[in-house]
Amino acid sequence: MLLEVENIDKSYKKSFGIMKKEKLQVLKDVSLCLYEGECLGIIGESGSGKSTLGRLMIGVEKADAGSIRIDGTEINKTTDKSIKEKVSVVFQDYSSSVNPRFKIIDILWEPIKVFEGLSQKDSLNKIIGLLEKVGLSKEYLYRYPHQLSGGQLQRVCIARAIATNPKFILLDEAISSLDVSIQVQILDLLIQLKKEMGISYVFITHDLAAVTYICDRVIFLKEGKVIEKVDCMHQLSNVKDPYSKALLHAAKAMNIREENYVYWQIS
Ligand SMILES: Nc1ncnc2c1ncn2[C@@H]1O[C@H](COP(=O)(O)OP(=O)(O)OP(=O)(O)O)[C@@H](O)[C@H]1O
Repeated sequence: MLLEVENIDKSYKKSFGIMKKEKLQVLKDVSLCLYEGECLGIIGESGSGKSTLGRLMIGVEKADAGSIRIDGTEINKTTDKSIKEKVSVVFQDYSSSVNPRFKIIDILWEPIKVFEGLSQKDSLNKIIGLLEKVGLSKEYLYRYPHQLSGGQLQRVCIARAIATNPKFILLDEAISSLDVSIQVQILDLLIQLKKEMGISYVFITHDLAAVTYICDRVIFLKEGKVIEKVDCMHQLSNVKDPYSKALLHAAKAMNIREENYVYWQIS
């Protein structure tokens, strides 16, 4: 198993006035796993704890209780940096994810520094190869982020995420800021990369239609708790929890309005 999250609790300090301090429990006894080569969806409404869970999974924050293992190694108890190199992340806000003063070549140069001993020529070829993998030509190399469209810039962020050959990528609302037609293109790119490179994804979203397009399994999160797990997307219409049902109905309603969501697979 690639990623194992077991019985995670997480709370933040919540301040009231000057004296009184309380804790806001954001995640409660959350367990899940991610297998090699799969895409696991995590869906829930705003504030349900999705991004917090994502940050714990990639080791940028620590849980209060429970364990998170990548390839069997507990991420917060190891000093082995190579564990964290197995993980990459793509966020919703592509424009603040990159340094606006860096050209695309510099943005992609950063992550490949982990490959020691690469000549300048090999590095350049690697960067061009990364751009091609995400459907961009080398003409973008010397452009600045503001000279790219949102979809193109998100492609650069994906190129940066795959640069170190990670085992899994956390996609935190990675398509949410894009137009629906561009969302489909980015989802297609992610599906293609998953096949070609054998990468796994954790796909955090509030968009059930996107989940049906890309995910192999999905977990429903509500108020910091896992309330439902769907192990086969064909079973999605059989969800039991009222909250999962409500999300399903909302997504179906959106599907009727959005002709671009032709990939909708729920009966
Ligand atoms: N660093 C923090 N300090 C205090 N509270 C936090 C912190 N990070 C998140 N929270 C709180 O934890 C709760 C869950 O937030 P989180 O961002 O994980 O939810 P989410 O499901 O990803 O929401 P969204 O879809 O709106 O991004 C929210 O109430 C939020 O205000």
